[in-house]
Amino acid sequence: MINKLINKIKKTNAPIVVGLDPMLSYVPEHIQRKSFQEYGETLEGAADAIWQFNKEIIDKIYDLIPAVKPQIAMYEQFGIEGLKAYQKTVNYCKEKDLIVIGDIKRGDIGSTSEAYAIGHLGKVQIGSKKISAFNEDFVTVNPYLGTDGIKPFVDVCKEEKKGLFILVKTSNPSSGEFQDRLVDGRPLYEYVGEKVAKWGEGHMGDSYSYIGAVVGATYPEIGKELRKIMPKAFILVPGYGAQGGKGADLVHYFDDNGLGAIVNSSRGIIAAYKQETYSHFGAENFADASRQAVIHMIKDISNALDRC
Ligand SMILES: O=C(O)c1cc(=O)[nH]c(=O)n1[C@@H]1O[C@H](COP(=O)(O)O)[C@@H](O)[C@H]1O
Repeated sequence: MINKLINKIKKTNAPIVVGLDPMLSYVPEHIQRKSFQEYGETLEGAADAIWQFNKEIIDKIYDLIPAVKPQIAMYEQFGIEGLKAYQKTVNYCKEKDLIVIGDIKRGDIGSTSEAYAIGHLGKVQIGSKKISAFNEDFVTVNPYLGTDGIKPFVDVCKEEKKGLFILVKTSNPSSGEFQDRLVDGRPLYEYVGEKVAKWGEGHMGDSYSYIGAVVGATYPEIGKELRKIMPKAFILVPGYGAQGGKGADLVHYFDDNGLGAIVNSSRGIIAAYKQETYSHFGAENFADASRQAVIHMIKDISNALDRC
């Protein structure tokens, strides 16, 4: 899957991933109204509204991008109905030949991680059959529990030819509380980065490992260091747009060929019509605003990469 991701990035010339994080407040009135008419103001109504919203955006942007990253929390808030909308979104994106990065941020003791890995990336044994459940291509994983919490994910990835993005340095304001703590004089994220590089050895695609890392766009100097520490880890870079990251900050996350990283924007794309720059599209044409925001993001990152 890592080779497919890289090939799709080359083909689209777009090292970007669109985050499908649909808060109900981003869904235009006319879509909410229609879903509520059909299902009432219920969890089912909300789940239908976010699904219709996603579908229209995907239809408008799928030809421009290699990948999407649905954030499962945005669906889970609507319970089982929300999870059904998550599943529909994953399936629909795969039909459109998009790579799906399930942003699930799991990680537990070994036996529990194994169940997460099977449910999201692998196949669950049911009697004589093996059946895929969520079936994303990549998932995000939290490494706090150490090697035995990660290994089941790596094993399933190997078997299924899928991949991981392991949190190394996150984009949020408090990420330094633990991640920047000095351990024997070096920040903790460096140890995690070294470990990700080690976990990725022996799990190589053609040029990058399918055991990748998450490094936030909001700490570019740290991104530069971590690129050196994990030369073969593909890096997922969230924090662009709504959290302040810009193309010019991100060049050092990439290798000399402009590969090795993929930058995520969620609110900046899916709620583009609410921003001043794209407000002329109006709520009815929200997906056109998203398409324009994608084009703008691709240009911003390409220009930054061309300059160096
Ligand atoms: O793993 C992630 O994707 C992630 C890691 C991180 O360090 N920071 C971060 O923002 N994310 C996710 O990336 C998305 C960012 O959303 P926007 O800020 O709207 O672009 C959310 O789904 C976050 O959960």
